[in-house]
Amino acid sequence: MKKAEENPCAAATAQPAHVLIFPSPLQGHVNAMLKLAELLALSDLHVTFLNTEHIHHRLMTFSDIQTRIPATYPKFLFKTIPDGLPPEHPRSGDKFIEFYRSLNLHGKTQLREILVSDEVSSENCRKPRVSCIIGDGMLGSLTADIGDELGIPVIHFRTISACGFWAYFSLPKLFESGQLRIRGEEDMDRILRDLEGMENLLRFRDLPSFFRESDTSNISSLTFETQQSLRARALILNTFEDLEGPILSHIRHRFPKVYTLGPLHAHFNYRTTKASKTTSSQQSSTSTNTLWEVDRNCMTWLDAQPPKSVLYVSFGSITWINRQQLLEIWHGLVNSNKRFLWVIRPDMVVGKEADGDTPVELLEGTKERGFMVGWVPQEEVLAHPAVAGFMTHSGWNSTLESIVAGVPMICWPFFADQQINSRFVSHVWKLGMDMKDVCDRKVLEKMVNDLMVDKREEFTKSSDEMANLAMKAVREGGSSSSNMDSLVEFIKSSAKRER
Ligand SMILES: O=c1ccn([C@@H]2O[C@H](COP(=O)(O)OP(=O)(O)O[C@H]3O[C@H](CO)[C@@H](O)[C@H](O)[C@H]3O)[C@@H](O)[C@H]2O)c(=O)[nH]1
Ligand SMILES: C[C@H]1CC[C@@H]2C(C(=O)O)=CO[C@@H](O)[C@@H]21
Repeated sequence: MKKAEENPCAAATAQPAHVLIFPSPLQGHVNAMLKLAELLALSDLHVTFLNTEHIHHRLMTFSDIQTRIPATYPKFLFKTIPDGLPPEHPRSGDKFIEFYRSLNLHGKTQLREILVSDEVSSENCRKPRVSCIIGDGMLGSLTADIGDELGIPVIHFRTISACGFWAYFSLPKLFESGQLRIRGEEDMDRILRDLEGMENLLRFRDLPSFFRESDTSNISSLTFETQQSLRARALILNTFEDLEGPILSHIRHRFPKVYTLGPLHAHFNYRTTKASKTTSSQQSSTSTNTLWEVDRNCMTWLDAQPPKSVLYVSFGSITWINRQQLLEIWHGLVNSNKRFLWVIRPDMVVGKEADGDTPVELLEGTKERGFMVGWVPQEEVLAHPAVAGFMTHSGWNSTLESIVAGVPMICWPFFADQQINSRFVSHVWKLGMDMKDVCDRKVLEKMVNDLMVDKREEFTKSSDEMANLAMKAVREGGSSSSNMDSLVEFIKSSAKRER
């Protein structure tokens, strides 16, 4: 590494701030981190967004960023690295551990080369070298190691909830001390008494699903990476103080600098709408960072439905279900006699009977009241006046989007942090109901009617209150808005420090 006196740029002028942002190659991570990247670019920072080649290709194919980003942010650069997997690898979410391992095997060398080559190019003073890295907390050790080696400040952005993060951080100690051991089904409803910050709230079944697995490789990797965030200069979480304040105070005892910036999609929409009013630039406030082709016919169908008459059903970008589960959910939706809009991703239904004969009553009920689709503009759907409820897998981005839209939820968590998110939605924030570990048409039929009829008023009240608190956080003077300004100042100050 050249010393400052040998590098004409360092000697000649103070380096402008340049942040490199590196998400895990998953829709839920790329979504949130690209929103952050654009918010930082809006603050006139140089931004490099580092994706895997596979994800970058899908993003360029199915989203509007190819035209929108260069036109809006002249200092924004996309860079890619291979994920190290064979071309034919499905790269589906269920195989996340394979690309997690591959990136940890190959990513460090590739990231180092990018950062060092930046150093070379910055000698020509063409663009500033990277002065700060914001890395996905799920790949925490990778960026922490590189930052230590090259003397670049690293911030971790963990794209899950604060309650999910705190569970991954604090639970291993309870397992190691023997206080926690899931011996069988009888343990699943045992309440955890003394989990700091979540006392007497969680049952075993509410813990992140990887704690249930006999093969501990997943949970070991994720708890290891969570610990690695202690090495970062700061931690970014996509949440807000009025939603997860109590848990955040526990996190801050161990992580002194936590930037809560969420809900990031609402923060992005608010600041870009404000910016477009002060400049001539046309900025789409619901820009799509999607990895699938969006079918907008659902919006035409929604326009034809009465207000607050539709249950929106979507299980995110990774969940997979078998045909039996598909039919059971389908019966529950049809038997509820409510209208429903259901996202069934092309790769969602798995198993040998993925395709089979569909009972005629389902076809008739769907023809009369339902609309099935491969992928939708979810933020727009949740904001549509016809939508009254959201059956979700409790992915964190979907949960935040439902909160901002003021739409109450039926939670049917699949894996990872979704289990704890659904417990907080139902038992702490009172924003919906938890259908965890149940796939039964009668249970679902009743929950749909509770959400949209019998308990509609109580859920509408709590959802509207939380939606207002979410927007208060991202407006000027709000906690997330102030934290974003502080983060920009930290990144700018990192450019002045010599490496
Ligand atoms: O038809 C659709 C369905 C979803 N989405 C969007 O896709 C994203 C999905 O993100 P999320 O709800 O967080 O679910 P996952 O894709 O499953 O996200 C993964 O990453 C999240 C953040 O780390 C975790 O909370 C989840 O458990 C994990 O599965 C959201 O922004 C949705 O708006 C669409 O745009 N159209
Ligand atoms: C595929 C999931 C395993 C856990 C990962 C995660 C995390 O940050 O721990 C969040 O959700 C998922 O995208 C990842």
